[in-house]
Amino acid sequence: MAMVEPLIMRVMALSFNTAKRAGAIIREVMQGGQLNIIDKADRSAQRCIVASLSKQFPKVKIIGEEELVDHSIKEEWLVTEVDAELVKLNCPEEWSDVKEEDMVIWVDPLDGTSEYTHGLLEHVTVLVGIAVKDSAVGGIIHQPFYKQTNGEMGRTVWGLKGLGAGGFKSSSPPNDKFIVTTTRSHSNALIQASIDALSPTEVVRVGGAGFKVLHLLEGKAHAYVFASSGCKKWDTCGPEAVLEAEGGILTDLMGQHYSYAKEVEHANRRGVLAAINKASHEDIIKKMPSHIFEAMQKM
Ligand SMILES: Nc1ncnc2c1ncn2[C@@H]1O[C@H](COP(=O)(O)O)[C@@H](O)[C@H]1OP(=O)(O)O
Ligand SMILES: [Mg+2]
Ligand SMILES: [Mg+2]
Ligand SMILES: [Mg+2]
Repeated sequence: MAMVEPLIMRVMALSFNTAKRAGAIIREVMQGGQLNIIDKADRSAQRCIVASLSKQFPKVKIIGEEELVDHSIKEEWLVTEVDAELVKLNCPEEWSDVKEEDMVIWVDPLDGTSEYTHGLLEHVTVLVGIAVKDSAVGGIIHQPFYKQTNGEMGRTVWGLKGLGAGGFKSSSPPNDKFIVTTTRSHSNALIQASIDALSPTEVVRVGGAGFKVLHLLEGKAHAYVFASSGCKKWDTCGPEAVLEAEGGILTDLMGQHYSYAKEVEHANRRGVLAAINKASHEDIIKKMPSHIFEAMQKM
């Protein structure tokens, strides 16, 4: 009998290929230059991901950002092949018996919408987050408009807690600086006050939760700070898992992990705080003025 890989590895490896396919759809829509380009791009991308994953894993709860009236998709959008390398990697013992009923998949078919409409295409990512019970465990961050050195478009970053991450070159940010990345399009006075309190040497304003976490993974920033409530579970589940598989940490502004269980509310009401390691994360929480926490708690 052929060996069947652990469920979580098959889910990771199919998510990897569906995120890539969704990225190709987003590029096609952009090239087509149709009206309602955003609706079309994110709905089509979500259809591709949800239909492909639910066909192979019917009992997994999948929660996507976009509300779809129907789930019909073109046959060519159905992804059936798993990534052959990823599926073969050693599954951490902890996840070897995870069942479909224990999983929740959070899908953001197009993160960085505002940047997509402004032509800042590098900021756009496709996010798939795999939660086991209530915690973010696996993630895919696909960047459809990333230009590879060989001219190929797109790259797919993955991470699984206990195993590690891949698809990018891991790097640490400079020791003599403190670079904070934050929102480009949703800023307000509270967000600005929270950043000022940290006295960063540089602030990098870019779009999307996926792209900001890529900044941490690639050593372009030390921390991601968002003292506001606009982010949702599908924005952070995948990025949190990838970052934490690499030794980083992503929580709310108070340092608590969000729950990704199927029944939780979608909003990340208490903001987002991510850092490249635990020490830096704790240090930021210590520096954050109490009035920021108080304002966040009222959100
Ligand atoms: N106020 C908001 N309203 C809607 N979406 C938000 C808001 N704030 C953040 N988001 C979502 O979180 C992502 C990260 O936020 P930001 O880019 O501002 O740092 C955004 O790209 C957006 O996801 P999406 O583009 O998928 O709708
Ligand atoms: Mg998003
Ligand atoms: Mg989105
Ligand atoms: Mg949106």
